[in-house]
This record gives sequence, C-alpha cells and structure tokens, in this order.
Amino acid sequence: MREKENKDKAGVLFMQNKKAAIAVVGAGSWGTALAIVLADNAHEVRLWSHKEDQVKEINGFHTNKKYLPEIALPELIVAYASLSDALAGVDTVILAVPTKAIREVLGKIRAVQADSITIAHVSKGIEPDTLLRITEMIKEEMPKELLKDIVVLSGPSHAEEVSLRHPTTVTVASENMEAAEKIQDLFINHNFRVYTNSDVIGVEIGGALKNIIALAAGITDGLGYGDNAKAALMTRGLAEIARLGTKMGANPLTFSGLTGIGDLIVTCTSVHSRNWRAGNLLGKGQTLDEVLDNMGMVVEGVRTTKAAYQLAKKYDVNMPITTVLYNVLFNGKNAKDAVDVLMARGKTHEMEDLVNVLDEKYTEG
Ligand SMILES: NC(=O)C1=CN([C@@H]2O[C@H](COP(=O)(O)OP(=O)(O)OC[C@H]3O[C@@H](n4cnc5c(N)ncnc54)[C@H](OP(=O)(O)O)[C@@H]3O)[C@@H](O)[C@H]2O)C=CC1
Ligand SMILES: O=C(CO)COP(=O)(O)O
Repeated sequence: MREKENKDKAGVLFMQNKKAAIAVVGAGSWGTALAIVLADNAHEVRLWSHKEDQVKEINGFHTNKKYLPEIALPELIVAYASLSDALAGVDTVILAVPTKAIREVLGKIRAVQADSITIAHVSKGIEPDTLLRITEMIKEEMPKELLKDIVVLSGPSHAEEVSLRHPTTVTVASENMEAAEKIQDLFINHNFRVYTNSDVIGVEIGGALKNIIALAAGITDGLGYGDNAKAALMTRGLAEIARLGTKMGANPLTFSGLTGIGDLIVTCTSVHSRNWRAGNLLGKGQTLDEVLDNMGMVVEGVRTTKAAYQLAKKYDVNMPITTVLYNVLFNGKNAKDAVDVLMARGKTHEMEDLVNVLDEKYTEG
C-alpha cells in the first residue's frame, strides 16, 4: 500500500499530494479541462497558449470561451504567453496539443528548457509516414538530459464533462511506474479517478485508433443506419485495433480497459466527440474539407486513419474498417458504398485473426 494514501471523510481513498507548480502546454479544450483538475487539487497551474488574446482572456476574465464556453476557470490557473516563464522551475509538463503540433511545440520547449522534466502527454494520435507513437516522437525530439520520464494519460474523458466535474476515469502509463504514479497523484480526486498501467504501447494505440472507429460510427449514424451498425463497428473496430496493437507489442488485455473499449464507447456514442461529429457530417453528405473547416477543433482521427492504414500494411494486419475509411477520406469513395464493401466481404471466423496474432505472440520463444 502506498504511503500517501489516506481516507477522507467520505471513506474514499485519495492522495494527500504535495502541491506543485505544473505547466500545461496547450490551451485548447483538453489542456484547459486538465488545468481545472490540477487547480481543483490546489496545484499552481501555468497554462501556456501561443495566442496572446487567449492569455489575456484567461487571466482577465477566467474564461476560455472558444473551447469551454460555459466554464469559470479557477483562479489558480494562470495563463502564460511566454513558454520560458511558464516552464521556469517546473518539474512536470502536461503536453496537450494536437499530434500534428507535437514536434513544433517540443522544439520550442527544447529551446527554452534548462532542467530535466517529466512530460505527460495527453494527445491521441499516430504520426503518418514515420508511424511513430507520441512517446516515440517525444524521445526523438527531447535530448536525454532534458527528459526525466514520459507518461501518457488517456481514457474515456471528454473535456466538456471533465470541466463540469462529472465523474471520469483515465489511465496513466509509463515505462517507469514511479513516474506514472507521480502523475496519478497530481490528477486524482473525487471527480477524476486515475489508474496506472505499464503498457505504454497498448494505451497509446487504443487512444489513437478509437478515433478512426468513431469517425466510421459517425458516418453510419449520419447515413441513418442506427444502433446495430454502430455496435458492429465498435466491436469489429476493437478487434482490428487489438490485432494491430498486439502485433506492435501491446498487452492484448489493455484493449479491454479504459483506454481501449472504454474510450471507444465514449467516442463513438458522445455528441461531444469531434471525431464522431465529423463522421456524422460526412455521412450526411458534407466533404472532408467542409467538415474540417467548420469544426474549429482538432479531429485527430483523420490523420490517424492514414497512419493506421500504413501500419496495417507494415505489420500485415487485416484492418477492413480502417481501409474503407481511408478510401472514403482520401480516395473520394462514397460513404454508403464503403459500408456496402464492408458488408460484402468474404466470410470469416469472428475470432480467428486475433487468435492467430495471439498464438504468434505467445509462441515466439
Ligand atoms: N477534447 C477532449 O475532450 C480530449 C482531447 N484529447 C486529445 O488532446 C489533444 C488536444 O486536443 P484538444 O485540446 O481537444 O484540441 P483543441 O482543438 O481543442 O485545442 C488544441 C489546442 O492546441 C493549440 N495548438 C494547435 N497547434 C499548435 C501549435 N503549433 N503550437 C501551439 N499550440 C497549438 C490550439 O491553439 P489554437 O486555438 O490557436 O488553434 C489549441 O489551443 C488531441 O490529441 C486530442 O485527441 C484527449 C482526450 C480528451
Ligand atoms: O478522446 C476523447 C475522449 O476520450 C475525445 O474525443 P474527440 O477528439 O473525438 O472529441
């Protein structure tokens, strides 16, 4: 039993955390919602934004209207326009920008950072072409002497609900369990329950690839196909995520956890999901450019579909949903025809492909 655990009045276990200064880099929906959790835990939260107007709004009015319109931000959140000021003396950085911006932002951190830091990233994507997970991108971009540990925080957690303090559960994973526990301690509270896991690959793959399935679920909803189709997509989607993830080295059990099925459920069924909403508009007939132009927030699943399509080829894994979605997004395939393609595939056994992947994994020496 870890020493810091204590029982509060309600008898719920929670952590008597040491209060810390923490930099949250990226002031979109997720960075801001996580800043609220940290401020609720009485940490000093420095929220960095690359937009001066947003910094003025957060510090002057304690709002971030573009991303969390209805929310009053705690005064413990202070916004910074200067990254070096935000990072001065901090030990932990929460990296909360879209996958596409990770390398650029890490370059900026590298340029001003003097001491070694733990980076906890909260993004859900895979880099197309390099096919790297975010942890791997961080390792490439940050010199060893500036990096203590890398942690990933993931799970079923829409910013809109976290910022309202609705009950939410997430998982933190790291190659170093002490680092994962450190991040668990910073975030955990009565509204935000944090689990640990050592399977970084499984957590990152589940979090990234569920966005592909959410886009597809949005499309079938947009086409008016209803619940049977969505349940099929979620179940068979998880099967293809687990096949690929296991081949990449993940623990297959991770896909039955919060960062696998948990996040798949929330993203495929919630009106808050940008990926589901984007798919829904595609299903209703908008073009990808129209959808992305109107969204105003990142839709990670689009780039991740490209990356997963490439990964499926690299690892020789059958990923039919990813493949038809790739053809809809990037090859102009009609969404309804894409569903027909999925339904008209040759007959298969439900579990055989995954069983074969597991056999391969566990008989490998
Ligand atoms: N929203 C959610 O509920 C959740 C999101 N996530 C993940 O978190 C990550 C971030 O998503 P989220 O916060 O929702 O995205 P948003 O689109 O809401 O916000 C992205 C933020 O990053 C900023 N940004 C974009 N590019 C750069 C750049 N090059 N340099 C500096 N800042 C930049 C944006 O600035 P600007 O305003 O100028 O565009 C904005 O503040 C994604 O990977 C997402 O999948 C994970 C769990 C939940
Ligand atoms: O990852 C998320 C919820 O867990 C957010 O999903 P969207 O990016 O689709 O909104």
